[in-house]
Amino acid sequence: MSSDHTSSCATDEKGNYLYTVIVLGASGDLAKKKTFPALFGLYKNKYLNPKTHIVGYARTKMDQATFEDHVTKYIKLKSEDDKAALKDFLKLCSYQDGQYDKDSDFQRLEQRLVQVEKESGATERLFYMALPPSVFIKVATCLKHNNYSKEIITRLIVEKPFGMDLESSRKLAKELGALFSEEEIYRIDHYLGKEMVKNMMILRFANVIFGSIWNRQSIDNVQITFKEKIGTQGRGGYFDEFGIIRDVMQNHLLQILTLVAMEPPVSLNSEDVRDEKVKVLRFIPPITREDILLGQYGKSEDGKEPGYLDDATVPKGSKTPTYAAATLFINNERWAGVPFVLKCGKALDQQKTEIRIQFKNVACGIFKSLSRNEIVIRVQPDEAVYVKMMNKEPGLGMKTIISDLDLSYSSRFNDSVIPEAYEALILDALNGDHSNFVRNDELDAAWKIFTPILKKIDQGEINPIPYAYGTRGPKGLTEFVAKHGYTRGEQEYVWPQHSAAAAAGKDQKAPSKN
Ligand SMILES: NC(=O)C1=CN([C@@H]2O[C@H](COP(=O)(O)OP(=O)(O)OC[C@H]3O[C@@H](n4cnc5c(N)ncnc54)[C@H](OP(=O)(O)O)[C@@H]3O)[C@@H](O)[C@H]2O)C=CC1
Ligand SMILES: O=C1O[C@H](COP(=O)(O)O)[C@@H](O)[C@H](O)[C@H]1O
Repeated sequence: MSSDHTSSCATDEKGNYLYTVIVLGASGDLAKKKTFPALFGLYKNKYLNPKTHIVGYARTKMDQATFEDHVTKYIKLKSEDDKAALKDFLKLCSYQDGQYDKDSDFQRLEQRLVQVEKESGATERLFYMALPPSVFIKVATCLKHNNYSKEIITRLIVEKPFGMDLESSRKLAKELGALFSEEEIYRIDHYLGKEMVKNMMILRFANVIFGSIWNRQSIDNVQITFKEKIGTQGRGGYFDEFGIIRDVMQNHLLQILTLVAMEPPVSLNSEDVRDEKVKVLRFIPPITREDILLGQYGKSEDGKEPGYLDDATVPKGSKTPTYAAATLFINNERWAGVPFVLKCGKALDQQKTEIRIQFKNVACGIFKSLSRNEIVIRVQPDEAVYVKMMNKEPGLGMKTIISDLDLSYSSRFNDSVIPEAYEALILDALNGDHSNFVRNDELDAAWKIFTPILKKIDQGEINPIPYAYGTRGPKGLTEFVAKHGYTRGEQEYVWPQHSAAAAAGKDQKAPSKN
C-alpha cells in the first residue's frame, strides 16, 4: 500500500484525512448509479470524514432539491439509521452547473471549493471523472488550469474507456500525463474492487496448499467467464462503438487474469503488485484469429426478447460482437502451454462471473470415469470458492463420486457485509492506495494483446455467429472451449443445495448439462 500523505495533511480528531470530493458529470448515469451510492456507503460506515464536502459539477442546471433527488435515486435504505444518515449525508452535498471547457466556470467551481475548504479544513481533493471520453481531456485541462495547486494533494479518478486501441490509448495517456502525474491518476476498473477479485491474492499467496499446484505442471486450462442475462437495453448505440471485447474482456477479464497468473509480489505495495501484473501481460502475445469466437444475439427463442439489431439505436447490419470467447497464452515458465479462455457476453442464459481453474487428468488408470479437479472462484452473484474433487461414494465398494469442498459466503460469512466495488475503490483512492487501479504501462500492455484482433473485427473481417437471446452463446462455443482443453466430466455433478431446493419445489436453477 502506498500513500502520498504527508505530515502536513489535515486530519480530523480521529486521524481521518480531510478531503473534498468533486464529482464531474454529476448529473449522469454513472454518478447516480455508482458514485453517489458508494460515497453514501462510505459515509454511513464512517469511512468518510464527516466534514467532507461533496461537490457535484455538470452542465445540467439543477437546484439543490433536484440534485438531492438525483443523488438519492439509487441509494438503498435498509433501516431508520440509514434514513438518518442520508439526511446528514445530503448536508455535505452541493451542486454547481458549468460547461466542460470554460475556464470561467471552473473558476466559479474553485471559489466554491475554497469556501467549503475554509469550513472543513480539507487539504486534499479527489476529482471523480464520471464523464464520457469526449470531454475527458477538456475537463482535465480546465481542472489543471483553475483548480490545481501544489499545496493541495490532488487525485483524479478516471473511468474507462481508456482509449479504443493502442494508439488512442497512448494519445490519451500522453495528454493526461502532460497535465497530471501518474501518482495523481487513478484509472478505475471496478472489477478490481470486487470482493472475490481482491481475495485472489490471499487465496494464492496465503495458502500453502495452492502454491505448488498453481502452474502448468498441474493446471490444464483456466476459464474466466462473465455472463449477463440482459441485452444492451436501449444502450445499443453506445455499446456498438465498443463491442463486448472493449466493454468487458480487455479490462475486467484481463485484470482478473493478471491476478490469477502473476508471480508473488515482493510486498503489497501498489507498485510491487502492479509490476507483477505488467510482467504477466507482457508475456502474452496478441490474440490470433484461430483463438477467438464471436457472437451476436438475436431474438429469444420465444420471440419475446428483441435481438441486438432490433435496437433502434444500433446501426443497421452492425457486426459488433455481443459475445466473445478468446484464448490467451502466457509464455513464461509457470504457464507456457496453458490456455486461459476468457468468455463474456450479454443476453445469455444466466448472470455470473467466475474463475474456473481446471486441473489435468489423474495419470494413474486404476479408477474409471473420473472428472477433473476444479477450483472455482465465483465473483458474483453469491460469492463462493469451491473445489470439485473425486471422493469415495459412501458405502460398500470403491465407487468414485464427484463432490466438492464448498466455501459459500452466504453460509460461512453470513454476518459480513460485502462492500460495493466502488466503495472499496473510492476509499483506496482517498487513502492514496494505487494497488487496485490500472497503471499506464499495464494499459499499454493490455492494448497490445487486443489491438490487432480488434482491427480485424472493426474492419468487418470476422462475422459474429448469431445466438438466441437467453442461451449459452453462439454455436461452436462447446467445441471452442474443448479445443482449448476444457473437459466436461463424464459424471453427472449435482450441487446438493440445488437438489435440496429442487426437492423442496423451490425455484432454484438446476445445473445444466445440456
Ligand atoms: N458454493 C456454491 O455456491 C456452489 C455452487 N455450485 C453450483 O452447482 C452448479 C454446477 O457447478 P459447476 O459444475 O461448477 O458448474 P456448471 O456445470 O454450471 O458449469 C461448469 C462449466 O461448464 C460449462 N458448460 C455448461 N454447459 C456446458 C455444455 N453444454 N458444454 C460445455 N460446457 C458447458 C460452463 O460454461 P458456461 O458458463 O460458458 O456455460 C462452465 O464453464 C452451478 O450452478 C454452481 O453454481 C456448485 C458448488 C458450490
Ligand atoms: O463495465 C461494465 O460492467 C458492467 C457489469 O458490471 P457488474 O459490476 O454489474 O458486473 C457491464 O454491464 C457493462 O456493460 C460494462 O461497461
